[in-house]
Amino acid sequence: MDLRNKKLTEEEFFGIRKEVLTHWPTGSEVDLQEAVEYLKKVPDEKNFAKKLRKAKEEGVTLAQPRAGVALISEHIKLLNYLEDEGGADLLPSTIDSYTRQNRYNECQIGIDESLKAGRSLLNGFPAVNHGVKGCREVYESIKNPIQARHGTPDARLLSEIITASGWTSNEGGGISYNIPYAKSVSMEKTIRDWQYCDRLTGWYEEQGIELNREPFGPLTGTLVPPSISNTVAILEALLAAEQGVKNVTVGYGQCGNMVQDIAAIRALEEQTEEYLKRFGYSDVFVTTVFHQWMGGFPADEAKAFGVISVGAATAAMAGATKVIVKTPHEAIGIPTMEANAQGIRDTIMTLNMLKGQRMPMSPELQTEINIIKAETRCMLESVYEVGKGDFARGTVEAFKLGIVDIPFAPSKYNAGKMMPARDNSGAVRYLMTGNIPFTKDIIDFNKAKLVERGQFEKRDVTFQMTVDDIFAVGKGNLIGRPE
Ligand SMILES: CC[C@H]1O[C@@H](n2cnc3c(N)ncnc32)[C@H](O)[C@@H]1O
Repeated sequence: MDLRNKKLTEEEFFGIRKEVLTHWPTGSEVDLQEAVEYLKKVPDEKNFAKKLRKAKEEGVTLAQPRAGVALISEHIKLLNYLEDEGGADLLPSTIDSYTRQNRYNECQIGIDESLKAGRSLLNGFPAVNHGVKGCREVYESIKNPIQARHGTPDARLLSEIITASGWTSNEGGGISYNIPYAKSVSMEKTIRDWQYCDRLTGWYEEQGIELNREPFGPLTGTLVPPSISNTVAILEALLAAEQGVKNVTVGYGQCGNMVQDIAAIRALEEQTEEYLKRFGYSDVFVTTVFHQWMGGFPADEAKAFGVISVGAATAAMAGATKVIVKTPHEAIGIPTMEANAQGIRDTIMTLNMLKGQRMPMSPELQTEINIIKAETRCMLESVYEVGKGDFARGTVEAFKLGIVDIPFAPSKYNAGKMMPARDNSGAVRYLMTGNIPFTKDIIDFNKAKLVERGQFEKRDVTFQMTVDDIFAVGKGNLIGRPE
């Protein structure tokens, strides 16, 4: 494996780039020098990295929806509605599934069919097919910073096009857009492809353009223990920093126990900064993003607003820099623009009511921060060890060995030996640790918490708890109590 956690030289980067730009005709629209001049004109209030920096300095939590439709004019109408009627502080373009799989031919068919049908027949915005011209039209028609949100193992061409278009943030990473999103794409390939995406960001940074990168926090969004998602986020932050990324937002998906969720955000921010500093990346600006409930949603819209509000409140009390907003149509599918705006207004109302408030430190909160950091440290140190000091090689080895193991992931490269379950307070714990090299006291801590639940429910601690937890939310509960 010649994979290295080493900044790509300009020669390596521009060598790969030639081929990447041929993947679709719109690649020929990308001219880096011209793009630098275009990006230099992006006003501060439309620069994603700068707006996040300002939010962290002011101690406010920004609200960002997901949104994406097939046609440029409809997409602009949607984004304008979400910023004007919804009040969104930051804008997305959620990219469609064909683009995420590099199936640009099918995107083209989807665009043509959408034109005929007069409505979006794609589940997101096909940015590669619309090219720099189309993406710049979107950027020039909105007031807030815009980010590409997707799930693309090979996002090299997509990243080139959206960045040249004034979109000053890109979500994803070689782990977080592989394991939860792909079945058989090798970890080595996606880490290498995301090194390219990060090196592109690093190249723009070297020209004086500030850009934000955001690893995808929630992963499979199903009972993911906080230390698993924090480990992945920190690994991707380290890999990005090596390529020259200077502004990173690490993320986490709400699990449901508020103290654990707040601890996860606090631990994530502190430990990301600790590891970046330790490995020599002291000039990387770190922010956090909290994703509102990523599990199944109630169909009843009033109940859905309850779920959205709890997520917004947790983000506020945690002091997250950004919160990703859900909608009352989550149970149905792609929301209408009105429903999407309602989710944002619900969230902003909640954030405003809690403005300036934070969950105070307590023995319970400190315990959760400590255990998350200890579990995360076990995994990160082990990745470093099996990689012989190289986090890229270590990540590939770690997934092969199950040292890092993401629950319910489709990827055949994920061990799938670890199993989570909720404890009696709904916090996500390790039922089975698989090959994760936890210390005995960590294993004992998790076991004790699950034994507590077993005693309360008068049943053994078994995988049945995991199964019950997965179905619980659909029944309107957090913990899957025995019937
Ligand atoms: C990560 C999965 C999340 O992305 C949301 N999502 C996916 N595509 C779109 C879309 N096109 N518009 C709005 N929300 C979307 C989906 O509802 C889910 O909450």
